[in-house]
Amino acid sequence: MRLHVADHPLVAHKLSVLRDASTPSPTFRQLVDELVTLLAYEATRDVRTTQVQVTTPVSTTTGIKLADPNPIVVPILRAGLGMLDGMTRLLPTAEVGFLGLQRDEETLEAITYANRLPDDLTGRQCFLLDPMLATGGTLVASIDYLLQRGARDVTAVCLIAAPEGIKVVEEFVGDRADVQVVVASVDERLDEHAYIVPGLGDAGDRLYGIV
Ligand SMILES: O=P(O)(O)OC[C@H]1O[C@H](OP(=O)(O)OP(=O)(O)O)[C@H](O)[C@@H]1O
Ligand SMILES: O=c1cc[nH]c(=O)[nH]1
Ligand SMILES: [Mg+2]
Repeated sequence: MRLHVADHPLVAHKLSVLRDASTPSPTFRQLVDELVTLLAYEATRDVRTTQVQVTTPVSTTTGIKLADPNPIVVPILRAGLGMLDGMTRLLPTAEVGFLGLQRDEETLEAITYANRLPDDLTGRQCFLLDPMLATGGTLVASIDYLLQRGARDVTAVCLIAAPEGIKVVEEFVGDRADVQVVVASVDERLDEHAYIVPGLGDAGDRLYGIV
């Protein structure tokens, strides 16, 4: 598994405002949208392309376009939904699948309540979206759904990750697939309730306000 931490002052600035407990939901949504666009730039560095001939007003030249089949973007509901528009703004021709998982706050097990993915993901580049990688249970389950359908090229775009969760994902992936995790920050640790410290609290609640 490859880990890429986006090292950019604009990312760090926006993330600092996002972390602030006094940042209201509308600003929080806007910042998540802006951050994912910045992270998407890094996350799509290896997106597959093919050559095309382009006729400019002056001459012809060789350009590139996204290779077929186009990538699939999969937000992990709820909180990942806040990252979808920012991602598809950069990848407008991507297809979109959906996974709904909720972490049981007692057992910390990720429970799946929605799964709308193509049956066959062989050869597809897949982008998973979820702002928080805490224990790693949710991301492992989500990567597993993609691998079961034949995907071998998976990039997870997260805002904040805990070192504990990164290790869990790394151990799960091993050498079964090419998995990349792109994050804005790797924080210090998990607290006794498996919340990321310093983190930003519950991303879903801060985006949508419904507990
Ligand atoms: O790494 P983990 O320990 O599995 O935790 C991370 C998950 O927790 C949050 O979702 P949550 O379960 O709160 O659902 P929500 O998006 O509906 O709020 C977050 O968006 C991740 O999906
Ligand atoms: O810190 C955390 C951990 C899990 N889920 C969140 O939304 N935040
Ligand atoms: Mg939540």
